[in-house]
Amino acid sequence: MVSSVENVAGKAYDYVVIGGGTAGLTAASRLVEYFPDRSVLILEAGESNLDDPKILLGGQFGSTFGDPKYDWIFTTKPQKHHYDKVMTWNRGKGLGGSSGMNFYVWTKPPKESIDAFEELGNPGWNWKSYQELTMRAEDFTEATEDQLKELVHTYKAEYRGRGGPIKTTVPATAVSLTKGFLDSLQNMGVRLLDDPYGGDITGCWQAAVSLNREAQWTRSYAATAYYLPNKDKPNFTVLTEANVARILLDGEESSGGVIATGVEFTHGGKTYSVKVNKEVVVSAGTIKSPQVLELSGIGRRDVLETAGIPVKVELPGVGENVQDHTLCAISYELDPKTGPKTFDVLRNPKLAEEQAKLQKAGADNLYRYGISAYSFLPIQTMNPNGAPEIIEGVSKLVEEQIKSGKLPPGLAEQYKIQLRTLKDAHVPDLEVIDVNCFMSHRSAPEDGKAYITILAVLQNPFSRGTIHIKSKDPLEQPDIDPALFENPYDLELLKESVKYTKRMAETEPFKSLVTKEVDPGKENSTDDEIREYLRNYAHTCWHAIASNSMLPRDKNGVVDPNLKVYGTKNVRVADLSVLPLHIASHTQSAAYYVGEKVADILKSA
Ligand SMILES: Cc1cc2nc3c(=O)[nH]c(=O)nc-3n(C[C@H](O)[C@H](O)[C@H](O)COP(=O)(O)OP(=O)(O)OC[C@H]3O[C@@H](n4cnc5c(N)ncnc54)[C@H](O)[C@@H]3O)c2cc1C
Repeated sequence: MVSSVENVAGKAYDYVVIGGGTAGLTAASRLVEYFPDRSVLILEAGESNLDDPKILLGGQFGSTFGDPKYDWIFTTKPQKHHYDKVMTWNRGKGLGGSSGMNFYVWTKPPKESIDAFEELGNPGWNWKSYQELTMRAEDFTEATEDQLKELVHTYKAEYRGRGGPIKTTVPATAVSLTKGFLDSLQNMGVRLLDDPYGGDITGCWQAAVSLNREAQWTRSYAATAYYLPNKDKPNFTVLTEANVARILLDGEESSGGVIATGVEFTHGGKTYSVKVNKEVVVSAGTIKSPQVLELSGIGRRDVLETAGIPVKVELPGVGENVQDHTLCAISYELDPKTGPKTFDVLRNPKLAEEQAKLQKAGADNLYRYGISAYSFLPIQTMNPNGAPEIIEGVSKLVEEQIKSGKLPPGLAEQYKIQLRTLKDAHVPDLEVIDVNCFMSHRSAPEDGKAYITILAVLQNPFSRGTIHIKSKDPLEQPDIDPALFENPYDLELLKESVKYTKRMAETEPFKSLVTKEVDPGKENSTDDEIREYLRNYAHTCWHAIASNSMLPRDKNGVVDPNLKVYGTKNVRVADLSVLPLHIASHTQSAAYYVGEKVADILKSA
């Protein structure tokens, strides 16, 4: 249960998990279950935020953004290819981490994305294990009879988990819009998949969401699914508002690895520590996990020395290789005659109150709706004529970079896989999502109007960013440099998905649903105009990974395939920072995968 600092400070725990977010709560809860005789402590920087309607009720996308109770509100360094603008990177703070603020979309990547981890030197990290562990995490409930009358939803039982902690289901949607989007894609020749959870996602399809139908369709996330059922177990302790400053390390790397003896944290302005008997698991997320390692003396020598931190383990890969999904929102005003209610209604406090009353009464309402229609496509489908030139351009640039020998260690191997993916006309490079409300980043929505936004998202970026500490102060946010569009082909590829979306919007039945393209607008339709629009308004999709990549040490790896930090005896990292190469998917299922996986690794250690 959530404890007090007086009960925790100075004590010893078998496992100390840093960060009670998506992967951290998953790992800790499984350890509690697997080892009833061993004590597990979570130190979470945020509040517990349990039973909070801002988290539990769906449909309120972005409502916790900018509020420090829920959001770290990270900002990036000014981005050269974004007119020196800084970007805001929202991230969940509090129990559940980003699973408590995300858009509860439940998707899985194509098989190829995950098998690439194994190919990069990580035995056992493959599609088979992803499928096994994410199905272990999941408890899927089918669409209701009423839903099926309005919109046929197909699925294959063998791809859906049953009995796991995370409840997933088919969300209610504005049917005419969801159907309009999927039908227009099919009219453009895109195949409709029966089920996108078996490792093949190329085509268009309906996805599930992580809502709990049995609990009034409220959010099912790491806190409700993993923490609450285990909270009263005697071997489980959680301390919130505990910002970890560093891992206390003893010994030398040369004598078989440094050893974690404790963890130091701040709480209420004071500094405390706990002792660790067995292992420390760092699960503070892609942005904060490299910070915790660097503050502990693990990382790039120049970064540590500049901050005045003695080097315990020199690991040049910490905070490097950062990859994010970048999106462009294409928004349309809806014809009032088409009439479906969109999430825009929730912007109006009076109408939102009406929806809240329906929710309390257990009736159909927008707080139980979700985003459910997607398409993941290769560049060859999005632009059959232009694809060869783009592929040739990227190949030439990347092959020159490889030949120059100037790439950081390990990147050439990643690029070779990325080029293979790009050349493969079956594996997706880009995603388009139907979101039934206003969500673009140039204009503001008008009161009383309804919108549909298509998010076009780049899946396999070539640019690589960095995340490093600015100082030894654990409360100072690290420097985040996503290196947006540093590789110009990231912009080219994203541009193609914007053009494709615009063409889709000119195809029936979508065409008859909308009255006006708001953003980027018809005035931004040529290649140059779209490029310029992207340089101004491209946005993060909140999916950054790889700042502590799981790769061989000489390839800038930070953790080995057992998630152990090189040069240490008992420090592991388990969150999205370990994924070495980006996946074509939203990322929460990957975070549950990593959390389940580290618990399995420790079980068999
Ligand atoms: C706005 C948004 C929308 C998203 N939408 C979707 C979606 O719809 N579907 C999907 O699949 N994915 C989505 N994602 C992505 C997905 O939710 C995340 O990738 C995933 O939850 C990350 O899990 P994690 O365990 O790596 O990190 P997190 O869940 O972020 O956990 C990190 C935890 O560590 C804590 N912490 C950090 N530093 C410290 C410290 N020094 N001491 C103690 N604790 C610390 C944090 O407070 C947090 O609780 C979204 C993400 C965001 C931000």
